[in-house]
Amino acid sequence: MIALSARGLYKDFRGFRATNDVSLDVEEGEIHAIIGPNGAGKTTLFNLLSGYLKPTRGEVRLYDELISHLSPEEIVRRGLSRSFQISSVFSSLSVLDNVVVALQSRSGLPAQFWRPERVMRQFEPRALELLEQVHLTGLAGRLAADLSHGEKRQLEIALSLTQEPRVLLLDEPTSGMGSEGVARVIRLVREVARGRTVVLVEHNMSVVAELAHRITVLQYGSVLASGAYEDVRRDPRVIEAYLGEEVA
Ligand SMILES: Nc1ncnc2c1ncn2[C@@H]1O[C@H](COP(=O)(O)OP(=O)(O)OP(=O)(O)O)[C@@H](O)[C@H]1O
Repeated sequence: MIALSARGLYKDFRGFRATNDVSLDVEEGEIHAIIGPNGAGKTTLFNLLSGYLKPTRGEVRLYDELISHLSPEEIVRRGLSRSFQISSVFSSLSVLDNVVVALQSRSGLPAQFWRPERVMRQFEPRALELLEQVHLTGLAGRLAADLSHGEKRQLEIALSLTQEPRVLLLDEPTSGMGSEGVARVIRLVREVARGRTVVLVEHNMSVVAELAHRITVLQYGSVLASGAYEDVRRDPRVIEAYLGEEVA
């Protein structure tokens, strides 16, 4: 079953074509990596898939339902959630309260920080479950500002999971991390991918090699190659354009 698909996507910015006839199928349950050199159009494609940009032409479907005309919030409600390269964490709140606030805003109750404690506390058990999933239980009481970079990424994944997504988009989940953090995120992505479809933009090729079932390589806004990691990494056009000796 195809969880997420794009057909003939184009995005033009004042005459500059950042996305050029991109078609893509992501199967349910797979981890799909989108890679490509700087400026290849990865972020633009992510924005198109998650509704933050509207395509100039083409369409995006989530489980066969057309979503490319919907707002990001409506797309989230249909089961596609996305983490950002730029942190969406509230630094002045504790780790636990970040997740509580995210659960509260998903519940449809208006986001009010002066909401009575007892209303907020009803979200705590679920928040603690999510923190356990991302291995942050021990840091629940810590101020988010005091988390390490890697821990913040773990918290961001927990925030995305509050939406109970069927499809999760992760924007460079290992960016700026040391090898220990990278190994932790690889494990975590594998765990959250159980029973879920994951699409990630990732620069670190060893992360892609470890995680991705299939990859799509972008170049100048177009799909250069797409398929199983093992096949794509041997594609001479891909080696020439991007991968080089790193994985060849
Ligand atoms: N809002 C915009 N207006 C004009 N040009 C844009 C806009 N957004 C992106 N671009 C251009 O589109 C191209 C693709 O950018 P994009 O950020 O999608 O690439 P990327 O593959 O994510 O790059 P990186 O790996 O550096 O993050 C770039 O040339 C960029 O300058």
